[in-house]
Amino acid sequence: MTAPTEIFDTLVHAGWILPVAPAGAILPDHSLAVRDGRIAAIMPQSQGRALRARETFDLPGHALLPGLINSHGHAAMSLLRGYADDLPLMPWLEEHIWPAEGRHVGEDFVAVGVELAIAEMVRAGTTTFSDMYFFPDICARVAQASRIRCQLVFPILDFPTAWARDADEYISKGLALRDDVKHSELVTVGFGPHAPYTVNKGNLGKVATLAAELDTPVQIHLHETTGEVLQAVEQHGERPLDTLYELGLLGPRTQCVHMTDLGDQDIALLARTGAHVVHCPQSNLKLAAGICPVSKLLDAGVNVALGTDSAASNNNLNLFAEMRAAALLAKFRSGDASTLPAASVLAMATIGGARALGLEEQTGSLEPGKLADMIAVNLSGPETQPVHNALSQIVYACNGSQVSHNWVGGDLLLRDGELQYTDLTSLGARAAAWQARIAGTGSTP
Ligand SMILES: CSC[C@H]1O[C@@H](n2cnc3c(O)ncnc32)[C@H](O)[C@@H]1O
Ligand SMILES: [Zn+2]
Repeated sequence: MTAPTEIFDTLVHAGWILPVAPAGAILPDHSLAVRDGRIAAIMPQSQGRALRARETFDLPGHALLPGLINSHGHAAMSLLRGYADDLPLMPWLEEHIWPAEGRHVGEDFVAVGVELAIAEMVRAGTTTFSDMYFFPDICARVAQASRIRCQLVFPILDFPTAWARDADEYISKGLALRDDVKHSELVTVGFGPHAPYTVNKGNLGKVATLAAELDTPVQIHLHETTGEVLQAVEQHGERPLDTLYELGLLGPRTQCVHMTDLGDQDIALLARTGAHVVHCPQSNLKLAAGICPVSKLLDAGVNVALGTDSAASNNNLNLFAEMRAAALLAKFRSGDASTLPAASVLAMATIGGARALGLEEQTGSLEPGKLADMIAVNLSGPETQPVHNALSQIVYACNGSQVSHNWVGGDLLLRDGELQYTDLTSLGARAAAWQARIAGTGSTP
C-alpha cells in the first residue's frame, strides 16, 4: 500500500502493463510507481492517477514491460559487423574473425565497439546484457558510464591474445576485475571459458573449482554445431556436455550457449543439473550451425534464455528480432503452430535471462520490490495497429524501433527515442575511423 502523500521518483501511466510474472498477464490502463530505483507499486490507472511523483510519464498506446535481457554476446564485435558474412562457424572464426581480432583488438577497439553495441541495445529495449570478450575491464567502464546492467564473463582460452598469455593469466585478470566491481550496482562478473575445443580439461576443471568456491556464474559456448560434438567424440571419446558434467561444471551456475546438437539424454542431464541454456537463433541460422530444441528443453524443465551473440554473426543486437525468430523457428521445427507462444518467448527474453544470469530476485519481471528495469513500447504506429493483444504485438509485430523509453534501476537511458548518455554523432565518427583502420585505409585512432 502507498500513503496518499508519498512522492515517488517516477510514475508511468501505460496503455498496457505486461509484467511477465504471472506469465502472459496483460494489465490494461495500469500505472507503475518507482521509488529509489525499485518498483514500488503497480495498480489500475483509476488509482495510479491519484499518486504524485517527481516525474510522470503519460504513455497511452504504449506497453510497459520488463527490459529485455541479452544473455549472450560479444559487444565489441559490433565493429566487425559485416566484416565476414555467409560462412560456416569454423571458417568464419579461424580464417576471418580470429585473425582480425589478432590485428585489432585492444582497449580502444573494445571501448568504441562496446559503446556502439550499448547504443544499439538500449534503443531496442535491452536493459541487461551479458558479455564475453577481451578487455572486460573496458566493457565494465563503458557499461557503467552508459548506466546499463551487465554480466561480464571474462574470457578464458588456452592460447595467448592481446589480453592475456595463458589460462592462469586470463583467470587472475578476470578475478581482479571481479574484485574491482564488487560494489557495482550494475556489473556482475563470471567465468567465460570460450568452448570445450579452446579450453582443455585441466583448465575447465580449474574453472569448475573456482566457480564453486566463489559461487560465481560460468558461461560457455557449447554444442554449437554437430561438427563440434563429433570432433569431441573422436578426440575424447565423449560428448562435450558429458565432459563438463564429469568436471563438475554443470549446475545452476552454468549458462550453456547455443546447444543445437542435443539428444534426449543431454536434455535430461541439463534438467537434472539445473544448467541454463542460452538460445541464439539468428546467429545459429546465419552460421548454419543448427537449431536448439527450445520447446523440448522447456518441456523438460530447463530454463532457456535468449541472446543475440555478436553483431559479426547476427548481424544486429536486437532482441525483438531474436524473439520473433525464436518463435517462428520453434513452430517450424515442431510442425505445430502452437509451439512456443508469445508469452513463452517474452519470458525467455526477460525472466528466463534473469534466472540464467543469477539476477532473478532483482530483475526480469515487473513486480514490487524488483529493480525498475523496464521499457515502454509505442504501439500506436500503423505496424502495430489495431491492438487486439499487446503481447502478440510485442513478439510478432514490433521490430524494436517502437521502443520509446528505457529505464535501468529507475534511471532513464532512453527518453522518447533519444539516448540520454550517448553522443551518437561522435560515436559514429569513432566507429567509422575503426572501419577505415580495419579496411587498411585509415590511420591509428
Ligand atoms: C574468448 S572471447 C570470445 C571469442 O568468441 C568468439 N566468438 C564469437 N562468436 C562466436 C561463436 O558463435 N562461437 C564461438 N566463438 C565465437 C569471438 O570472436 C572471440 O574470439
Ligand atoms: Zn558467442
